[in-house]
Amino acid sequence: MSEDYFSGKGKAPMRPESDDADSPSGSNTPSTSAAASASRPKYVTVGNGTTSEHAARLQNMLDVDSGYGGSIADVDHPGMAAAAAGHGYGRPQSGAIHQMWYNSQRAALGRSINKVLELLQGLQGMNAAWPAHYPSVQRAESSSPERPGSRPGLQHSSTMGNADFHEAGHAPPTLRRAMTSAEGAVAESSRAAENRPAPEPRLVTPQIAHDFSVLKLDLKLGALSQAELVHSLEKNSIASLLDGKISTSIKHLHSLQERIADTSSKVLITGDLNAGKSTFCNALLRRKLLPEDQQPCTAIFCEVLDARENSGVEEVHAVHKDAVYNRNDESTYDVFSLRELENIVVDNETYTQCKIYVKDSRTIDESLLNNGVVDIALIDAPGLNSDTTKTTAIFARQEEIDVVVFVVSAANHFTQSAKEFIWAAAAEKAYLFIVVNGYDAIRDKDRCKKLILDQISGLSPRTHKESSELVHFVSSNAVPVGPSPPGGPSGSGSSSGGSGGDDPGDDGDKGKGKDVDKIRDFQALEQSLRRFVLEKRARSKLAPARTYLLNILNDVHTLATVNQEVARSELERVTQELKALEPQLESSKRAKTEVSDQIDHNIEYTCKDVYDHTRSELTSAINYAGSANYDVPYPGVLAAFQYAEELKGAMLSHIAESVSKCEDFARAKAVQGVNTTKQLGILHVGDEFNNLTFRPDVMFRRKRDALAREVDIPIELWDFVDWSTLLQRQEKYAGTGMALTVATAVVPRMVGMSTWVDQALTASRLLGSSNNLRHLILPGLFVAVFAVSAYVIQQIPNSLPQRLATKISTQLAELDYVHSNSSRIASAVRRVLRVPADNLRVSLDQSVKELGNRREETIKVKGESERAARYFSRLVAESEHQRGNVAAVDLDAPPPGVA
Ligand SMILES: Nc1nc2c(ncn2[C@@H]2O[C@H](COP(=O)(O)OP(=O)(O)OP(=O)(O)O)[C@@H](O)[C@H]2O)c(=O)[nH]1
Repeated sequence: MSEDYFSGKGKAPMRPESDDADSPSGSNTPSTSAAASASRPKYVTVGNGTTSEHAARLQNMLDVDSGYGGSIADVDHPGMAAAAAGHGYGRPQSGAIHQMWYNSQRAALGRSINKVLELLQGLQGMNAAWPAHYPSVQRAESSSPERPGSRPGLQHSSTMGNADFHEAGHAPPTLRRAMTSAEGAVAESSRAAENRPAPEPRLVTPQIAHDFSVLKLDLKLGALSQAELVHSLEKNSIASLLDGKISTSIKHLHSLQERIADTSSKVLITGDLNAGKSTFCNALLRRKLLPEDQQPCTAIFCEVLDARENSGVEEVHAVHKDAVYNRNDESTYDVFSLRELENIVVDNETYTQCKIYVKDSRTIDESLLNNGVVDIALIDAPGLNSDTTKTTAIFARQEEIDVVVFVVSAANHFTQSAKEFIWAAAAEKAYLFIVVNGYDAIRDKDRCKKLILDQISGLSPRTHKESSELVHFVSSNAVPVGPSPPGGPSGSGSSSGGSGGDDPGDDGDKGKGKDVDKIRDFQALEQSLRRFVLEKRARSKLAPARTYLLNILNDVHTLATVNQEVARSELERVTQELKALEPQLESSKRAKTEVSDQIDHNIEYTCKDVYDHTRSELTSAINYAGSANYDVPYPGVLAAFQYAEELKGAMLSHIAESVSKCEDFARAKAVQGVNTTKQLGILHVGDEFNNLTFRPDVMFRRKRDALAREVDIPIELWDFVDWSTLLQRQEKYAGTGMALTVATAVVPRMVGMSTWVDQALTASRLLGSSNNLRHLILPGLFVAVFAVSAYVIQQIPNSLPQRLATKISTQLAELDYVHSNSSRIASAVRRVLRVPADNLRVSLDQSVKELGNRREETIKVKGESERAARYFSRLVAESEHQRGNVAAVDLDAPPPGVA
């Protein structure tokens, strides 16, 4: 490497502080010494296309600074400021200042990432316990009509300047949480149900939908709009969608963490076939490392790294196809020496990429790889053709590629492949660094420059805007390079092209002068590239993290603000609900006891009434069965049995009729009792008791009832004899001369048949008093029996009803007819009354239970709402604070003390 070529570079002598102070910052014209001005090009800031304060600063740095080599340890801002001010540290090197500035910004963002991770993890936990409300508002038109009992509208206020919930000229919409309240089959009176706020359609305002960037729910189902979908989703679905979004965000923050922690920067050098990419790379390294050839030769991606990253050993690691390179895992690559590089790079199908570790002989001031600030890797890509364009474009899109350097041949301009690549890359990288190589071979340089710049303006307008910094017309082969590795690509040891190839008019001293120009142009390119890589590294590495943090914090803040309000409003609502619920529960419990007592009393009273009534009715019916007139004609002694049967039938029917009447009475009582219970039900439980239907006509219709009513008592011969009357009469005349009585009385009196006993006694007295008549005893007795029989038969119509009534009464008493029917009828009434009573009791019980559950649930919701309100108000404050911290990381601002 010839010193001549670098006479204007290298470490600048330390200059007194006053030099710096004299430099007007903010001026469009860099303050430089005349010599420096002569040897260096004017720089403009990449970003606005005009010379600016920043450009002046850069120019100043280049003038007073030796480059990027820094030995100052990483310190915080105050130290940096002190260093910059020269207090005790001497004049700081701007590269080091940039590095310190970068590190402090990186540390600030790193802290914010950690904090945001914490916030998101907390939010995820809270979202699981208290499904977060996804910001939504009621439709303006549906929130305007006042509804008594409806929840008051919430004012959404954003301290972050988000006018999310305020639309000019509109009242703030009412916010409601999606289905957070405990709803469901709660027992509540119809009035309570009326008081419940009816669900209203709600919308995510376009403003909120727009403001949400990271946590925006990606809902694309059918024809429903995002807002409609959010409202159609159940709260837990929204919560789980949100949970998924938070998880994705956490993952992304981890990758950002890794990215900002990565101190390496990768520069991808790509371009058309044979554009001179390898030559350009070698020129940057000042070493003939990569094979250069007239014909396309680079077939794989060659990443050139500082040998320090490989324990200072220079070698090539050819990475196996489909393997993920790991320097510590030799199974992922094959090791070659540098001189074998050409074999690997040219026409190789075994590998797709290789890592080339080289010692950079240049000083840290000059070297791109070993710049003392950041580990830069150069990647020489295969030339673009229809096969490789896509692969290289994908490669260029990778996050780790910080800078894309596009090498275009000055002679060939942009080919179709080149255009396609630039279009694809432009979508990812706003700026491209364009090297127009082989400029020495162009005769009409101005025309070439114009044509190429015109093409760039169409391909990458932003690059064109910054063309003085980003587009360089150079001749890479004019840069003297060091010797190639032994056995490696041929190199002159001084220059790959030496005099710049076939530059027309290149001869003698004139030619040397032109070479110097070419080298100077290349050095200008190098400086721009260093700036682009090193200074813009903050942007390329930190800007995505900063932007993402701002976005996620914005989302979290919006989410927290909305949920804080929802939680507060819910807390207020459940507190009110609880206030109303407590007395409701108490009265429900009271009502349950009172109603239960009342229905018990009703049942007992009604049943007793029915029993007593039945008992008295049946007793009297049975007792008076014998004395009633049944209109049964006595057909004579010959049909006495038939008469008895009819009479008995009439008596039993009369009794059965009484039973039926008692059943009717019981029916009426049952209806009355059921109605009483129904009224109580309607009063205490609700409309469901209106539907209670009771069919009294179905009562006592069972066969059992019929059997209980009917009894059959057989008629016997003795039923015709009234023994009691007979015996009374017999006793009355005992001890009298029977035979005589019989004798005197038999014939004459027998006809009259006054009383058969009289006659018989008269006959017996006669027999007894006269021996003569003693032989008449037997006929007398016969007569007496006959007389008795005649008497009995004569008395049938008179005595039979009584006899039968007595018999029936006795038999029914034996059957316990009165009691069994009374208790049967009363039991039937009890059964009937129990049905609605039990229903009512169950309903009241259920009502108490449900009110109790609702109270429990409300207490739970209250606790959750309290926690949520506390949590979200903390989150509002923390997200705002963090957002302030991130916003304060100004990646565009110059380091303190440099401006
Ligand atoms: N005149 C002139 N020739 C150059 C310049 N740069 C490179 N070349 C020549 O162009 C040819 C191709 O150069 P390489 O560096 O191999 O090109 P490449 O783009 O790496 O080729 P592939 O990677 O194979 O596509 C070589 O013969 C170089 O000597 C230059 O600036 N001027």
